[in-house]
Amino acid sequence: MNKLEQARVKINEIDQAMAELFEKRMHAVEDVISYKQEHQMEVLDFSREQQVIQKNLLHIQDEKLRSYYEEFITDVMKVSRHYQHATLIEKKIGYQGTYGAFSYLAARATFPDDELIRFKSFEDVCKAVESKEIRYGVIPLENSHSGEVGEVSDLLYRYPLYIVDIFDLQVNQALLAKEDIPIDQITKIYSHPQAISQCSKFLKGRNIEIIEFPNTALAAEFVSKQEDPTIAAIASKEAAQLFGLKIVEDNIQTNDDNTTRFAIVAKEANTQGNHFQVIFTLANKQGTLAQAINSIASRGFNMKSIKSRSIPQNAWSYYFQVELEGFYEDASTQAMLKELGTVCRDLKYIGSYNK
Ligand SMILES: O=C(O)C(=O)C[C@]1(C(=O)O)C=C[C@@H](O)C=C1
Repeated sequence: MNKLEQARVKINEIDQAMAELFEKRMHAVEDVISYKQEHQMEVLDFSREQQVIQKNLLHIQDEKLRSYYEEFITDVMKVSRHYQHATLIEKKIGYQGTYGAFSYLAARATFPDDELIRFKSFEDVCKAVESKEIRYGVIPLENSHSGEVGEVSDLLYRYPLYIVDIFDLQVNQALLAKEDIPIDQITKIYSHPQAISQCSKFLKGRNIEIIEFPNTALAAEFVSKQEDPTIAAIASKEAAQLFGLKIVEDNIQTNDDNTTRFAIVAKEANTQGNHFQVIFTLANKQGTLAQAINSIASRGFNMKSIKSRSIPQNAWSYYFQVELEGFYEDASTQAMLKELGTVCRDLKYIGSYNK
């Protein structure tokens, strides 16, 4: 063995030992992450990093290596911070609205152990996913009664995000009050206008004052903070638990099939699942939509839905959002999309999921 080979054998041994130590160090860092998350502490702790550097420099005996060691241990902690940030993002899920509202319930049901972060608007949720501030966003796609959430479709058109799963939340309304009193003793009911209209049959003929509130969870929270036991809120029964209220009457909605479908959106595409969606735009010429639909139908794809909406900031132009039955990665799907692409002006894949 020449000198180079001998040195490399030594380096190999040291690297192996360092790899084992690196793994051990990162596993210790995992405990730091969960502690910091629990106590809402920042990842960067500058004074701790200074301590680590100074304390370990004392172990360096070769004077000329001190500055290199400082650089090395600084980098180790930088990697540790990257790992901490990435792990924290993994556990961050965004939703729009209020704690306890239906979006919150959908996010909690899909990610029972993760940190839920509230955003003011659907767009803020999408921005946070795009900038990797959070891992997933949970946003409503459509409701079985009131139809699509147009703003969310527009965001899927505009943002480079993908639907990676869907979740159907059954919207059940309950009458909640501080005490389990008979309904005829209730004097006022607070709730969102949509929830009130969903319970019109239950409310009909009752001599109760109805007061509109920005959303059902806020109404439940408001009732929980008042002294009056005769006031009630219409909200989910889960809100009763979250705000310490009693369920006076459950399932008071007129229709039992009121479901909101939520999309779980991510920055990385998921291509697995028996359904997928695309968005396309067409040249404003005779027959282009028929051609597009024909490229889908002639290849035997079942179109589950097609929605047309005007393109944001582009007057009198429209995009089409289509849900198709099939597997995105199948050769037959790729061939169909290739043909569709030749007919469309733009064609964008927006995700797959199982249904
Ligand atoms: O001790 C901490 O607080 C850590 O987060 C660990 C660690 C490290 O890897 O040593 C990483 C980031 C901090 O800035 C300080 C130190």
